Order: sequence, then structure tokens, then C-alpha cells
Amino acid sequence: MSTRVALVGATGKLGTIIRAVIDELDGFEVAEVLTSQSDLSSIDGCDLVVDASTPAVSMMVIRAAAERGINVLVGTSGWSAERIAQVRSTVDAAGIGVVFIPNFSLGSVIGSALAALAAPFFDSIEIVEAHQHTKIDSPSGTAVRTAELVAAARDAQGPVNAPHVDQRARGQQIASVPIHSLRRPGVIAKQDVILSGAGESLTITHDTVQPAAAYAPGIRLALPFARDARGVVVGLENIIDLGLSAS
Ligand SMILES: NC(=O)C1=CN([C@@H]2O[C@H](COP(=O)(O)OP(=O)(O)OC[C@H]3O[C@@H](n4cnc5c(N)ncnc54)[C@H](O)[C@@H]3O)[C@@H](O)[C@H]2O)C=CC1
Ligand SMILES: O=C(O)C1=N[C@H](C(=O)O)C[C@H](O)C1
Repeated sequence: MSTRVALVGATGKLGTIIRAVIDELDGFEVAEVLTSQSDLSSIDGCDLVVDASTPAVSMMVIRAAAERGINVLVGTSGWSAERIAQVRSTVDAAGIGVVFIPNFSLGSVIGSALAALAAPFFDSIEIVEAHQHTKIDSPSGTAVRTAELVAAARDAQGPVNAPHVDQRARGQQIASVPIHSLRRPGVIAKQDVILSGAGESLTITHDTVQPAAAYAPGIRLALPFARDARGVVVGLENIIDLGLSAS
């Protein structure tokens, strides 16, 4: 029997990519398509909710799924560790699984893990991310997650050295790491993690060039994982084995 998916944000850019992946994937079918005109009650009777909507809607999607005992795969951004903490008890009480994937691209996840691996060796770490001008949220979910992983990897060293962060132009700090967001036409999604130390710097760059091709492998891995998950899981690094202790 195939897994009946309710796809929220189905006509958006990410939703369209996810729909194409599901249409080609054995054992999964898009049973309900939800757009901005839909009522969330139409997820009734589905086996899995996949969210590709907006940060504001995403919280309501999780609550609606929890009320009905349905697992959720969240591709929508805006889910910092702090915000995830707000839904953890709801998820646990409902006995469901909610899997947050800040970035479905394998290269992006590997880039963030490499940044975390290098983080204890550099005291100055800043993130510059660029997305198209139509993106409504900043900093990107990927940058937030990267900053959180970097900070966790630096537990023994403490916060990064980020002088003058009281000045707006120094970016928004997440877990002490300054993030600088560019929003401009002509870019899909790009992230540079710049780590600087005595006499040297290391830059880890990830560039999404073709979104459908970049996200499809991660979406294919995340769908069955999310269908069977229990509790809160964050990041594709929990689904693929990167072989890095910092992940
Ligand atoms: N995890 C990942 O790898 C990726 C995550 N994203 C994230 O996914 C989200 C969507 O991104 P895009 O598709 O580029 O945006 P988009 O603007 O193209 O699509 C969002 C869709 O959500 C729909 N929507 C708004 N309110 C709704 C509601 N109440 N119910 C159902 N649908 C509703 C809109 O009509 C729109 O079609 C963003 O948060 C973005 O950051 C985007 C690309 C990759
Ligand atoms: O809005 C986007 O386009 C993307 N959003 C996600 C994010 O906020 O990190 C993932 C990817 O960067 C594309």
C-alpha cells in the first residue's frame, strides 16, 4: 500500500520539486495538495504531511498534523533550535515524528558538517548567505542550522570571536556566529562559511545551481525516513552517514 502524502505549499517552488519526486517514487503518492486557499483539515486520512510553505504557516501545519497523529517532513525554513523547542512537547505528546530538513541538498549538509568539523580550530567564524530577492525570510534556515552546528562543535572553546556586533552591519548573530544575508536576483542559494585564525583563513562554499537536481536525492531519502520517524529529528545528517564526528 502506498504512503498517502498531504503536500502543503504544493504549488510553490520547493513544493513543485517535491511533487515531481513523489510522482516518480515507488510507495508514495500525493493524495492531497494544499495551497494558500486550502483548509489544513484536508490532511485528514493522509499518512504523511510534507510542508513546503512559509515559516508562518509551518507551525500551524505541525500542530494540525499532531492533532491527527500524522508524521511530518518539514522543508520550510525558519526553524531555529529555539523555535523547534516550542513544538517538541506537542510532537512527543502526540507520539508522532517530525523531521526538519533545513536543506535537502547533500552538498549543503556536507558543507555545514565540514564547517562544524573545522570550527574548534578557528576563533573567528562568519557566514555569508545569498538567496534570490523573492525569499521572504532571513537569515536562511541553512545558515541558522550551520551556525548552531558550529556553536555546538565549539562547546569547549565557547562563543566565536565577533567584535562590534552591536553595529547592524555586522550581521545577525545566531549562537554567537554573525550571519550576513544577501537577497538579490541572479542567485539561487549560496553559502560561505569563513573561518579565520592566526595567519590563515578557510572558506567553505556551497552553491545551489539547479534546485530540482540538487534537492531530489535528499527528498528521496527523507520521505521514507520521515514516514517512520518518532520524535523530533533535525537535518539530513541524521539520515546519511557523513562519517564525521562533528555532524
Ligand atoms: N529544505 C530545503 O532544502 C529548502 C527549503 N526551502 C524553504 O521552503 C519554503 C518554501 O520555499 P519556496 O518554495 O521557494 O517558496 P514559494 O513562495 O515558491 O512557495 C511557498 C508556497 O506556500 C504556499 N502557501 C502559503 N500559505 C499557505 C497555506 N496557508 N497553506 C498552504 N500553502 C501555503 C504559497 O502559496 C506558495 O505556493 C521556504 O521556507 C524556503 O526557505 C526552499 C528550498 C529548499
Ligand atoms: O528559500 C530558499 O530558496 C531556500 N531556503 C532554504 C533555507 O532557508 O536555507 C534552503 C535553501 O537555501 C533554499
